[in-house]
Amino acid sequence: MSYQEERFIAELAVQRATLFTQKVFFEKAKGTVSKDDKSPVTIGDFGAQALILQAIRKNFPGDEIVAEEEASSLRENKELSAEIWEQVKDIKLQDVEGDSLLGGPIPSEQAMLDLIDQGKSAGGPKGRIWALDPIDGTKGFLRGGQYAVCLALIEDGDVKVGAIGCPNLPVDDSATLSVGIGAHQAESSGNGVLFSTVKGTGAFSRPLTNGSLAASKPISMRPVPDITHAVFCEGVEAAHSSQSDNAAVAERLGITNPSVRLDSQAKYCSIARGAGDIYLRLPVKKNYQEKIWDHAAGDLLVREAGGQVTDIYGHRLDFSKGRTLATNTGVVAAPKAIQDQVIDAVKFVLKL
Ligand SMILES: Nc1ncnc2c1ncn2[C@@H]1O[C@H](COP(=O)(O)OS(=O)(=O)O)[C@@H](OP(=O)(O)O)[C@H]1O
Ligand SMILES: [Mg+2]
Ligand SMILES: [Mg+2]
Ligand SMILES: [Mg+2]
Repeated sequence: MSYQEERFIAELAVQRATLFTQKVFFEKAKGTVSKDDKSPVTIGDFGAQALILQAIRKNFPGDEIVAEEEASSLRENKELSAEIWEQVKDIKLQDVEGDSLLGGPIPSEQAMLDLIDQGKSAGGPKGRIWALDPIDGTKGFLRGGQYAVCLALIEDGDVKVGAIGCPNLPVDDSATLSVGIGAHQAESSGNGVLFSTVKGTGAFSRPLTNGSLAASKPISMRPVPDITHAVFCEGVEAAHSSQSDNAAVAERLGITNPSVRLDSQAKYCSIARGAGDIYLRLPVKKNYQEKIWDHAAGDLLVREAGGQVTDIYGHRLDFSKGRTLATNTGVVAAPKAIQDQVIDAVKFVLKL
């Protein structure tokens, strides 16, 4: 199976959702509410989920969907629901054909809420399951840093297709290294990249547009002849990965370059395009289970760009265990040729 239709719909749906998240970013009120686990969710997350689930339901009605958000809190918070609808109802690609392929526009506020609730699949080892993170790095989104709209198709536990939209990443591959956090990012021109991949065909990027898809180009990880010159990417939030352990691993490898801190799967995208080499996500809490929507698309993108993605023990990420990576701890991604060396350093630092 070539998955070309799945890839095209995923790319187009992610591109349309980024039009929405960018619009919300420039609104003063982003409707931020705190979820049960105290993490934030915004108008941007809910609306992007509705738009993408509409596209999946229209094109692949028999598939299952595992998505991060759900609408129960919105059904009680009528004001927020109305605000989201106000922003969602006019979103369309400047390309009538593309937009109707995605099933747009969403017909009503009720239909929007029902779409948001279509992502409750338990996941698992069998069948076709889409994994959606409508905004990955919501905290980055709120502070004007990096965030990503991430969609992947998993079939029988194996990631087959990935599409990641990064509205605040520079189009220029080499410029990524200089992007940190900062509200100016979202406003600078020359930003907005759509990454995509199908298993066995390589990794690609193209500029995000507001209409049909731009031309794509292949991307790959850069060779690392001397590991001491490698650059590693890590998260911004100290609660999500252990920056002190990450630093100890870098030191063990003789790396002196400062880390590049980015929110979201923009980290996977950056190393896949050769702007950075190693992604370390060393656990802060032993019992935290990573969510499949936080990793599925990035895992395939990096592997198709010439990398390897494992947990801290060197085991491949297992997307067949349900909504979480229940059998994995942490993430280590690097070019294939140096992955073992990085894992050895991780095991040394974490005393595994
Ligand atoms: N304790 C803990 N450990 C690891 N990961 C956690 C934890 N808590 C939350 N999350 C998930 O982190 C997702 C954001 O990851 P990032 O890589 O953007 O984190 S960072 O802000 O850059 O540090 C974030 O995704 P979004 O909610 O989509 O933003 C969460 O799913
Ligand atoms: Mg979240
Ligand atoms: Mg996420
Ligand atoms: Mg999210």
